Amino acid sequence: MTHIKHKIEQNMEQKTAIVTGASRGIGHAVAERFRSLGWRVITVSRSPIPGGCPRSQEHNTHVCMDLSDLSQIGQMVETLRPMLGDAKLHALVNNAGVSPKGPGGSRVNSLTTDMQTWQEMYNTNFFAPLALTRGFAQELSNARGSVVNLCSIAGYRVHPFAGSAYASSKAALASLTREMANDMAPLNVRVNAIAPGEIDTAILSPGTSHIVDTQIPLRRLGTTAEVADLVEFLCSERASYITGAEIPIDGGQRI
Ligand SMILES: NC(=O)c1ccc[n+]([C@@H]2O[C@H](COP(=O)([O-])OP(=O)(O)OC[C@H]3O[C@@H](n4cnc5c(N)ncnc54)[C@H](O)[C@@H]3O)[C@@H](O)[C@H]2O)c1
Repeated sequence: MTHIKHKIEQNMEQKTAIVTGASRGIGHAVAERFRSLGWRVITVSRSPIPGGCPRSQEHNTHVCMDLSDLSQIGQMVETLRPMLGDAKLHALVNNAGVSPKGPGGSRVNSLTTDMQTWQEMYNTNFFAPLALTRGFAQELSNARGSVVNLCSIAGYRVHPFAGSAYASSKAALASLTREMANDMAPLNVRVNAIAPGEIDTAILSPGTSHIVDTQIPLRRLGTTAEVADLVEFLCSERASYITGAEIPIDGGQRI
C-alpha cells in the first residue's frame, strides 16, 4: 500500500487492468500481482471474490458475470466501460475458462459432450475474450495496451483429461490471438497467448499426479505465481516487441 501511495505522490500514471475469472486460481494471482505493482484492477468472475474483497468493493471494481451466457457477454463491455475512468486500458487478461468433466472427473470427448455444454464452453473460453478485446480496442489503443489470452497445452495435443470442447475452444483462442495481434498492431495494441500445462489450481483432474510423474520433465506442477510472472512480463514494456505469440508454461510437458 505504501508503494502505491508513493507512486501516486510521484504523479505517475496509475495503470488499469481487466482480469476475468479472478475469484480464484491463476486469475486471482494475476489480479493480486497487478495490484502489488500499484495498478487498478477491475475483476470479472461468475462468483464473488471469496470472503469478500474489501479493496474491490471499496473501489467498485468487481463485477459478477456469467460468461457462459451470450446475453451477459453482450452487456459486459457496456457494464465495464464506465469503470475505466480515463478511457485507458493498459492490460486485458482473458483468463476465465472452464473445462467440463464426466463422472468422477473423467474426460468427456467430442461424442459424449452435449451440445449445450459445447456452446457454454465456447461462450466462456472463446466468445467472451473476443467480445472484450473488440469492445475495448479503443481504450487499449489509448494506453498502447496489451491483451493476454489464457490458452492451454490441450489446444495443440490430445490431453488425457481435458475434453474436446475445451481443447478445441483453446485452439480457436490461440488462432484468434494471432489474428487479433495482426489486426490490432496498427492500434499499437499487442495481443499474446500463454499455454499452461498443469498448474496447481482447482481446475485439475484427480489423475494429474500421474501426468506429473510420466510426462513433465520438471516433475512438478506449475504455480499460479509463475503464471502471473509471465502475464506481468507480457503486459510490460519489457515485452514491447512480442505480439501474436503463444508461450508455453508447462515444465516441458509438450516436448
Ligand atoms: N490450471 C491449469 O492447469 C490450466 C492449464 C491450462 C489452461 N488453464 C487455463 O487458465 C485459466 C485459469 O484457470 P484456473 O486453473 O485458474 O481455473 P479455476 O477453475 O481455478 O478458475 C477459473 C476462473 O474462471 C472463472 N469462470 C469460469 N467460468 C466462468 C463463467 N462462466 N463466467 C465467469 N467466470 C467464469 C471462475 O469463476 C474462476 O475465477 C483458464 O482459462 C484455464 O482454462 C489452466
